[in-house]
Amino acid sequence: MPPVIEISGLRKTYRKRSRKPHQALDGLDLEVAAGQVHGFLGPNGSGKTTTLRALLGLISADGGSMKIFGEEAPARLPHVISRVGAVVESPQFFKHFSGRLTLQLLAESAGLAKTRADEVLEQVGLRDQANRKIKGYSLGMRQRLAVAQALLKQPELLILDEPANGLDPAGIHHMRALLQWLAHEQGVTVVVSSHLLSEVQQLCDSMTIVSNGRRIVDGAVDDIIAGHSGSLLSVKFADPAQLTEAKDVLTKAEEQVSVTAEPNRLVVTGAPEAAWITKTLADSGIYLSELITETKNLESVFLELTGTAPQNGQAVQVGQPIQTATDPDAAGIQIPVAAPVGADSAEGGQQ
Ligand SMILES: Nc1ncnc2c1ncn2[C@@H]1O[C@H](COP(=O)(O)OP(=O)(O)OP(=O)(O)O)[C@@H](O)[C@H]1O
Repeated sequence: MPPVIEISGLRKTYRKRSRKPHQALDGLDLEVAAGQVHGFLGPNGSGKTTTLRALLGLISADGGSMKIFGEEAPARLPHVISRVGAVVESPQFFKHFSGRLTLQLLAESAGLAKTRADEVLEQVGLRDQANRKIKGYSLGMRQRLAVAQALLKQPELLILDEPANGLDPAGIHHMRALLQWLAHEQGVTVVVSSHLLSEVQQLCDSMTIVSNGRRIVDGAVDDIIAGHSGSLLSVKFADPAQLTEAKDVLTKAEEQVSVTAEPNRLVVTGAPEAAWITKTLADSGIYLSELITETKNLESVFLELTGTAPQNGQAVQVGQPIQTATDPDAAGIQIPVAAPVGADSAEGGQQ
């Protein structure tokens, strides 16, 4: 089955008379397969909303190609838009109408049965608030109403920009269950952009991570995390004075290995295996006191891949140019691993 969304080489530069042109998308690629929840992740200002707006014909792109259900966008959008539900920009509702009346009017204007309004209100958990005026809705309730609006026409593709925005923990749980049910039981393809990495890890089947208007990585969530795990080893010594010598030994022994010295440990990436470290150091008469493989979560993988982990205590600034691990221009540049990692003694801890 062809991908539901295919974006290739998308470019967009915002131009304003008073300001320098700003390149928001720099050849971005995105592919989303049918029937799954796909996460669209990236740091602030990395181009997620711009991509979704361009895909939906809300802004024009400068270059690249986009397809939805195999149809060129934006040229063929009128032929497929009835199959797409989206919440990309905060929808404006008439505040003096109730949620139910709003959805009933929208259903009617789209030629749908009025009863659809109650079905979607139930689905997003707003049944008991349906008769309240929208001006009394909280941010999370408005977010649910927006999703309800997107669900009215039973879309085959649902695109949501930050769906968890404003939701309380129960609301996030509810939204996750709803989106997974739509994808896995109803065959709807769901695309969500989000900053909540733990949420994406729980919610999504696959994801695309973007940075500076370009795709950095895509694939199944589990594969991406697994593909970037396991090679990070924390090495400690009874005498911290040995750190410098041990770092030298490891760096010289194997070109691929990257070693970062922290005050009380070495962080090693790219080692062939944990036992290699033990042996290499022992061969030089250095004995370690602790060797731990640290598994990464999505947050640490994200920070590493997008280069947005704070380094030396300094926050990376929004829009600051970074060179990513997969940047072809960044050959030889190691992204320092300063990401929070969940320590886990997968290799057995002390050796
Ligand atoms: N209308 C606009 N005019 C000028 N620049 C814009 C406009 N909209 C977005 N940008 C810029 O384009 C870049 C990408 O913005 P975009 O909103 O697509 O990022 P994002 O990944 O959705 O960010 P966030 O996660 O913060 O919502 C940012 O640098 C932003 O400042």
